[in-house]
Amino acid sequence: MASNHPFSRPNAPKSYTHSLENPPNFLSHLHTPQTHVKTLTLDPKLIINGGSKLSGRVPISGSKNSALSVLAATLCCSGTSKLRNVPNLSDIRTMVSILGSLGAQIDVFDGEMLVNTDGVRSVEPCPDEIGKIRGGFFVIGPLVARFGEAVVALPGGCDIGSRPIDLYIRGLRALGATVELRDRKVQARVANGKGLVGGRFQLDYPSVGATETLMMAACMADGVTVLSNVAQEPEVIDLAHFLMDSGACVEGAGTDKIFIRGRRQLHGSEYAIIPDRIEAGTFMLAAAITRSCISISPVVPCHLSCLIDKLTSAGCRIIQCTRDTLELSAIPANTGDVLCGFNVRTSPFPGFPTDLQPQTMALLTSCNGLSIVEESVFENRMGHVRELQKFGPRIQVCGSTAMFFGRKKGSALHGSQVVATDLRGGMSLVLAGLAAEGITEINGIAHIDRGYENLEVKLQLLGADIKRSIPVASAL
Ligand SMILES: CC(=O)N[C@H]1[C@@H](OP(=O)(O)OP(=O)(O)OC[C@H]2O[C@@H](n3ccc(=O)[nH]c3=O)[C@H](O)[C@@H]2O)O[C@H](CO)[C@@H](O)[C@@H]1O
Ligand SMILES: C=C(OP(=O)(O)O)C(=O)O
Repeated sequence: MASNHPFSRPNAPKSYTHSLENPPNFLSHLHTPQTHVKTLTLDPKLIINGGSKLSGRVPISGSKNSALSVLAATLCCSGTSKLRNVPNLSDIRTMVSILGSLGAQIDVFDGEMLVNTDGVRSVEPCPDEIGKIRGGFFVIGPLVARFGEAVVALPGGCDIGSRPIDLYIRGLRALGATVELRDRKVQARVANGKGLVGGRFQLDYPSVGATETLMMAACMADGVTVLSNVAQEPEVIDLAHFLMDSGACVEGAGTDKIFIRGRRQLHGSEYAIIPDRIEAGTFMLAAAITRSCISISPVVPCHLSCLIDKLTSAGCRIIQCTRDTLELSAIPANTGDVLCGFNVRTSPFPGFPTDLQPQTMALLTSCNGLSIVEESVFENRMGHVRELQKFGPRIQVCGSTAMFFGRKKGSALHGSQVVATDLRGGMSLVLAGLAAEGITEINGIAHIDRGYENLEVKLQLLGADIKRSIPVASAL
């Protein structure tokens, strides 16, 4: 893993072509305060009155990370791509805005997103939008493959490490592009005037984003590309399925080596995004920390094997597991309220997902015995611990390792005022708040909105006492 690389960064039908003046914000009314006076909206908060048991079934949205890469991949396709199960999240709206800034036409109708990139002429997506999320940078692959040129600003995303882009750069060079960094923008060009050519590239680390970006580029390169030591995440497989449905020839997705035979252009197709395994896992952890029983659907159970193993080792029970449903009970079978601590080391799929690490930490604050969590994917993904400590548990951090000393008899988490500093870290505070005694107030929830669709509505459905408070001050 390179860290000091020069590329490191310190239901009404709607139809519109997105532009920066007309930013997409489908279903934005969900979060808009209804008021008739001129007002100034302050930052919203989540207010949780903890201690409620959860029960019932929660619907799981489409995967944020899959949807981001599939949206980028529509740049490889002529005609219209019809996407189902795209979650309504701020990250997705940013991605739609990025495609819109290139000239794509995006329509949202009845839960489906229709994307047509035939009118794309620009090779430089809006830098401000690219700087908001990680997935926006993935467009560099299809853009340089299709137009022979791309100018893409350095990406944003959660602040959880240096998150370099050296693998993207070296991979694109292996396919024949000249790539350099100028004015904090990555400029990729194909000098031969013909386009990218298939090649071989071995990733130093199985980066999800680099794997996906290079897959898209290789699909439109001339000849065969072999990518090795690639990421094996379900989202990589989902992208491969979309690309194949659109006419690409991809083999090996889900293993450590992917073979791609390039084509000049792919065609539009109809595709449903997989359920979000991180959202699903988060709800399982919510059931566990509140010692409740809930059912989640749709879900692909094998995407969550690692978490299921840990939760069952802690004392939770899987009551039902079908092709698309999981029911988890953390209701104590005997007397007492005992879940046992466990150790976690995050790693690339099929290992324990780093995107569930902070939420798992929240659960461990309520378990008995010593637990150790080691973060091995991102070097700075412990920022939430300081906020979690405000709920009262004993947690000690040393580098990328955190130790939980177990819950003392009779001690419980107590509600607190906390601030979310990144997406999953923010969600760990929601879980702690659900289990804590008293009121928890969470600020900085824009981070959480990046990845959880209708969060408080879904939790309310399960019986949680949670609300979004949108302070409104009169600007008169
Ligand atoms: C939008 C999206 O899909 N985000 C996911 C994606 O992020 P993302 O694709 O950014 O994560 P990567 O798999 O690339 O990162 C994993 C590790 O590889 C390193 N690295 C990455 C690229 C590179 O060129 N050089 C390099 O050294 C990173 O610093 C990190 O330490 O996968 C992560 C790991 O599962 C998830 O946490 C993110 O939710
Ligand atoms: C780290 C995450 O997202 P991103 O890569 O978009 O920052 C995440 O989803 O937890």
